[in-house]
Amino acid sequence: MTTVSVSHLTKDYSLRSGLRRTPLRAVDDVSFDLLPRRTVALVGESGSGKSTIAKLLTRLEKPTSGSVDVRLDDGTPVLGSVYRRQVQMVFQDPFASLNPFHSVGHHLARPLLLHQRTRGTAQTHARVLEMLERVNLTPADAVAARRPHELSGGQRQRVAIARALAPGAKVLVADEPVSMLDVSIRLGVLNLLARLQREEDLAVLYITHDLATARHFSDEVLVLYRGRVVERGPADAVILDPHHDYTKLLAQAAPDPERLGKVVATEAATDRTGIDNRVCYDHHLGTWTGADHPAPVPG
Ligand SMILES: Nc1ncnc2c1ncn2[C@@H]1O[C@H](COP(=O)(O)OP(=O)(O)OP(=O)(O)O)[C@@H](O)[C@H]1O
Repeated sequence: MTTVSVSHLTKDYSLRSGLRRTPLRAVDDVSFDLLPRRTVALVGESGSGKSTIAKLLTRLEKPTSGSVDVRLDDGTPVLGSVYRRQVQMVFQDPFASLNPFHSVGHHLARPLLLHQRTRGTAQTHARVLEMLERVNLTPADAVAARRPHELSGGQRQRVAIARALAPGAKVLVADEPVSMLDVSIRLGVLNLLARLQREEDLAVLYITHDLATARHFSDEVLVLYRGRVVERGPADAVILDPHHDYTKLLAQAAPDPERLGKVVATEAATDRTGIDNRVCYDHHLGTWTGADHPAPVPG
């Protein structure tokens, strides 16, 4: 299993205005740990530094100071290509993150081959179908042949999740993974992430504006304000009994957490049966496919 220690992470950018350059501290002395099967939620308003932390974790950016230390159970540091394989990101925009010219199958086969998870066409194709079934995109062979624009937003995000897992991810950085999806399908995608987390022992960083889902899908919440963590603790404590004025403001602006909590709990209970809680009728495939829309009400 894999653990991440983020220690005193700081990132400065330099903003150009005319001939002058103004320094901007986007992330300021942030520390936290990500553990297998645990989720840390990073909440904060736009510009508070959430995505910069995601980029630092996935090595898309280098820190100005501080460190991101990833290790296996026995203390071996995770470096180089193993780091790139194990630390994966799910992006906010499922429309922009998939290449419209390539099939769904290609999107999944590429990381499998690149990270040498499979060998040869037959084994790769079989694994692609298996990955699609795991994210409830069935019939998998028909989905694999499609291009991203032939899928709904929720289905595309499922492909993006499967693609992140394909190389053998152990740490998932989910940057607003459902904020661009229709409200009615968000819980299905979050429940899918929660199930995959249990099955794969994933450590998850869940970046969101949404306090209700942060509460129900995470163990610890970090509240970020202008790059600094201003409040942190167990999810229930931070969101139901906030101490910092900024967290209180965020909580006041959020929809009623008790009401949303009940909705989430119902969805999660259904998910525990092992059958995904949502299905939809796919007119292209001519069949019911998983977990994007509310199940039809009988009668
Ligand atoms: N490459 C960059 N160059 C300069 N400034 C940047 C760069 N990336 C981010 N910033 C600045 O750093 C600050 C933090 O941005 P960041 O994208 O991390 O915030 P965020 O909390 O993720 O916001 P959002 O929720 O809108 O995505 C912002 O002021 C942003 O303008």
